[in-house]
Amino acid sequence: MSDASPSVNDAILQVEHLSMKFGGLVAIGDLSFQARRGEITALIGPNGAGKTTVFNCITGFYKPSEGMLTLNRRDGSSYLLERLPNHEIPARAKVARTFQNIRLFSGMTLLENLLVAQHNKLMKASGYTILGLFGFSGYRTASAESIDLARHWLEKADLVDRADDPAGDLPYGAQRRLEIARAMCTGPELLCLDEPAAGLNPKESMALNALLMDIKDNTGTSILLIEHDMAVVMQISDHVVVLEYGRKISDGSPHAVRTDPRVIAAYLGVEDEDVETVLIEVGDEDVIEQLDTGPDATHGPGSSSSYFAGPVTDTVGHSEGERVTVSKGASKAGQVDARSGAARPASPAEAKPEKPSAAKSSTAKPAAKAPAKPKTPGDSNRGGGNE
Ligand SMILES: Nc1ncnc2c1ncn2[C@@H]1O[C@H](COP(=O)(O)OP(=O)(O)OP(=O)(O)O)[C@@H](O)[C@H]1O
Repeated sequence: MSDASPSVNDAILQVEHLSMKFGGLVAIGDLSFQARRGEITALIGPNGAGKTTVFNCITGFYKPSEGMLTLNRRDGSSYLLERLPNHEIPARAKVARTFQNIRLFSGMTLLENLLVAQHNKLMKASGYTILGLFGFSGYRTASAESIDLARHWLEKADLVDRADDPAGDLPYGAQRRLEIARAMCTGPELLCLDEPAAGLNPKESMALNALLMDIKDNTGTSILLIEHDMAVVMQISDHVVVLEYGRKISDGSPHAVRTDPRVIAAYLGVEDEDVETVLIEVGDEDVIEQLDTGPDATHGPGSSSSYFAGPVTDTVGHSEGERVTVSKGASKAGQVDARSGAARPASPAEAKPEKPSAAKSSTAKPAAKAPAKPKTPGDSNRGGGNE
């Protein structure tokens, strides 16, 4: 893994100046980042930061208000995802995704779920005719290959013993792995996983990590991951991009991001002026060292820094008297109007409408601007959420 900026050829996905507006609400504002080929890139940030919206733009559920999303395939072809019809994104650009809420065919067996995922390939082999289903040798070959591929991914996901059980009978963690296996049956070059570890116990999280590392090491499929479970993010990611209020606030290696005061402030949900106090409470040596030495310039935000309250600047350091300060330029929620004393939202994310409670996991995840809790982003933090 290298911290150097990837060249265009290294990037399987280039997100350039992406903006997504819902009426007056700017869910994503001028976001740029790259996901490198063959790596696991994590997209993290507090609730409402815009992570799922980025996924929805990449996978065609939303058409971006502005920006370019370029998918560079291994064969040298490139696709502008924002211009492709939805159904062509998996078929031509080879992008697959999973959702925050499990979307298996719960009444179908595990094997059937994986065969359904290969429906397009099978229909093509049939020549799209009923006669083709019975007559074409090509169909029989494709059918046998589909079963082999399904079996392969059931083994990889450690689910082959339950191949004939209904998917709905599986434990939660196994259903998550089955979803990933199903996505892999489509032969993706980019696999987008929306909170795959949400609601998993530690043993299930370890099995998930093993599956994702296996995919990374042995298939050449690149992974883009939204995850609130920092144990998963820190263990398996090569590269982490942090969003807050739809803007990139940090971008770099897991270690660089974990010790970035802007990220800590965003996750702790504190105002800039309170960061010093909370970091001292945290007592994390890495963080304190980072504050002592100043930020790593190679990991600062790019041109996509927060704009809601001005640019986030690299002004973390000691002032006279050994006070540790963080720039007041950082984007923060709930700023108080000095004149009226009334709280006002600092960003559109604060206007996030309530989402259906059924879509929320029962496990807590870091709420943007929640009361300060002394935890670094490197600590495990259970996810759940919406889509
Ligand atoms: N279809 C929509 N219509 C209106 N607003 C939306 C829509 N989709 C997302 N938003 C808003 O965009 C912002 C970003 O939401 P998004 O779900 O992308 O955040 P997130 O980082 O994925 O959050 P979480 O971690 O809670 O899943 C929120 O304010 C959300 O309410």
